[in-house]
Formats: sequence, structure tokens, C-alpha cells
Amino acid sequence: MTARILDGKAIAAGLRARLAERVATLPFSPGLRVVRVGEDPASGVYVRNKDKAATAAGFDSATIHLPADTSEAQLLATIAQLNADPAVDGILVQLPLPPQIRTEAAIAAVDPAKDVDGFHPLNAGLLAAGQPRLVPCTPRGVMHILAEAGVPLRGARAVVLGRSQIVGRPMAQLLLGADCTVTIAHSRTRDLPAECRRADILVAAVGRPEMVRRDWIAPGATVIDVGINRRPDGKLVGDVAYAEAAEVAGAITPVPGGVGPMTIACLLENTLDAAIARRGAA
Ligand SMILES: NC(=O)C1=CN([C@@H]2O[C@H](COP(=O)(O)OP(=O)(O)OC[C@H]3O[C@@H](n4cnc5c(N)ncnc54)[C@H](OP(=O)(O)O)[C@@H]3O)[C@@H](O)[C@H]2O)C=CC1
Ligand SMILES: Nc1nc(=O)c2c([nH]1)NC[C@@H]1CN(c3ccc(C(=O)N[C@@H](CCC(=O)O)C(=O)O)cc3)C=[N+]21
Repeated sequence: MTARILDGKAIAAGLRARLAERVATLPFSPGLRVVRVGEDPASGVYVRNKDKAATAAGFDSATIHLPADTSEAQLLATIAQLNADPAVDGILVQLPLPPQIRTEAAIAAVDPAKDVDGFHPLNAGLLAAGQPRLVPCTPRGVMHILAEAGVPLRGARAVVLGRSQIVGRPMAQLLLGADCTVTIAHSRTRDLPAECRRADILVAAVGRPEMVRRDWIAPGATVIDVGINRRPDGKLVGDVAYAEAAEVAGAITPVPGGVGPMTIACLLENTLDAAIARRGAA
């Protein structure tokens, strides 16, 4: 079998176009502010892509770039200003942060109504309680891909590889909310390949280049590769060994061009949602 390729880049372009149409009907431009601290090289690319996509879709987008030696208090003061600014609907604090700043403190400082990353404990808790409000962008993007691909979710066995706050956990919650039977696997899981082989839907979010091999995948399964890893030769690869996985899977997302572009499109979707919820416009 050769897997169907789930083209996240195309799905993201469609979503961005629909969002742009909605934004064009609003009497205001939804405001997005990305806060970047220091010079993490990977963040530079992501932040530029976010800014470009947001502006193209009619959002009022800007990046606030603080120096690498910014103190936690200084970052919290910047976040407080954005919380208080009525023109700002969405705030994203780019991760990772430099070591002198506690990530949890930065996340908790963002007004939950403007938390377009969905990382604030209130939003994470609401999702876990089955009352999702602002949902993390990457898992939201994965749900869009599954919907567009027509993958049946009710009663399906889903295995999520990874349990991070930003991908694995919220991913598992969304799949559970869609009536999947969900297993969360991680670095202490016994016999990872056997767990993965049970999956109708396998979501890999571990950050280990090409860890998921052909024999981890049930024939016909849907494989979603969240991983973005730069190999020593400079090539970008996922957490799944793509070529061999595509020989057994029913459908698979590529890297690049799979989940990554969806993350950015969903950031805009969350910003529009937050703007409408805050401002009461339709
Ligand atoms: N496409 C996109 O838009 C995005 C992509 N990413 C990518 O997704 C990947 C995961 O990111 P993130 O969730 O932030 O990563 P984290 O490092 O925060 O979490 C990784 C998770 O994978 C688990 N894990 C690590 N190694 C193994 C292993 N050998 N066997 C089993 N489980 C393992 C860890 O387990 P434990 O908890 O036990 O330590 C942890 O739960 C990365 O490649 C990242 O670049 C991230 C965000 C957005
Ligand atoms: N507060 C916060 N929120 C995030 O959502 C967040 C973050 N911090 N820190 C870093 C990770 C990673 N991330 C990606 C976004 C877009 C692509 C993306 O567009 N990828 C393209 C291109 C990749 C490339 O060419 O480099 C693709 O996969 O096709 C990837 C990864 C968001 N993250």
C-alpha cells in the first residue's frame, strides 16, 4: 500500500483564506502580538512566518523582540502592558525562553482571554474538563487535518506519542473529546512499538528524528507526524521514518508541509476567536 499524503500546507492555505474572508467583514483588525526573547535561531523563522501569515490575512500583527538578558520581571511587565491594551486580542510568548525566565510564570501572566497559544492553566484545565476555550494551535491543526481527510474518529484507537503541555496532552484531550479511545505513550512506556501498532490514528510528537519505523504502524493507519527535527546534514525530518512508513500507512502527513503550517493557521484562528469573544463582534 502507498499512503495518501495529507497536505497540511494546502489545508492551511484554505483555512487562512477562510479566516481572511471573515476578518475582512469585521469593523476592526484582530490584534496579535508575538513576544520573542533572545535569539533562539529556530524561533526566528517561526516568528517571521507567523507575522507574514497574520498580516496577509488582515490581522494587525507585530513582534516584540526583547534582548536575551531580559529579566523575568521585565517580560512580565511587557505581558501586563499587552494584557491592558484593548487593541490586542492575542498574545503569544515564543518558547523556549532564556534560562533566567520561568516558562510557567510567563505563561500564567498572559490574560487567559488573550492566550492564543492555549497554554495558560485555565485554558488547559477547561480543555481537560471537556469545555475547551482557547486550544493549543498544533493539536487544533491536527484535528483540522483529520477532519479534512475524512478520518473516522468515533471509537477509533488513537495513540499519542508524547505528553508535553504544548502538543501531546492537549492532543490527547481533543481526540478524547472526539470519542477516540486514547492511549498516551511517553519515554517510560513499555514496548512503544506494540502500543503504536494498535493505533488507527498515530500522532507522533516526541522530537526524536525518524523514531517511528515501518513495523510500528498498523497497515492502513493514519499517521500524523508533528515532529520537526533538523538532521546534522541540515535536512528537516519528522519523528516518523517517512518513506518506509508511507508504505504501510493509509494516510500520512509529510515534514515539512504537514502539521507545521497548520500550527500557524490555527494561531490566526485562535486570534480571531479571541477577538470575537472579547469584543462581542460576530
Ligand atoms: N509542527 C509543529 O507545529 C510543532 C512541532 N513541534 C515538534 O514536535 C516535537 C515534540 O515537541 P514537544 O511536545 O514540544 O516536545 P517535548 O520535548 O516537550 O516532549 C516530548 C515528549 O516525547 C516523549 N519522548 C521523548 N523521547 C522519547 C522516547 N525515546 N520514547 C518515547 N517518548 C519519548 C517525552 O516523554 P517524557 O514526558 O516521558 O519525557 C515527552 O512527553 C518536536 O520535534 C518539536 O519540534 C512542536 C511544536 C509545534
Ligand atoms: N509559544 C509558542 N507557540 C508555538 O506554537 C511554538 C513555540 N512557542 N515555539 C516553537 C514551536 C514550533 N512551532 C512551529 C510553527 C510553525 C512551523 C512551520 O511552519 N513549519 C513548516 C516549515 C518548517 C521550516 O521550513 O523550518 C513546515 O513544517 O512545513 C513549525 C513549528 C511553533 N511553536
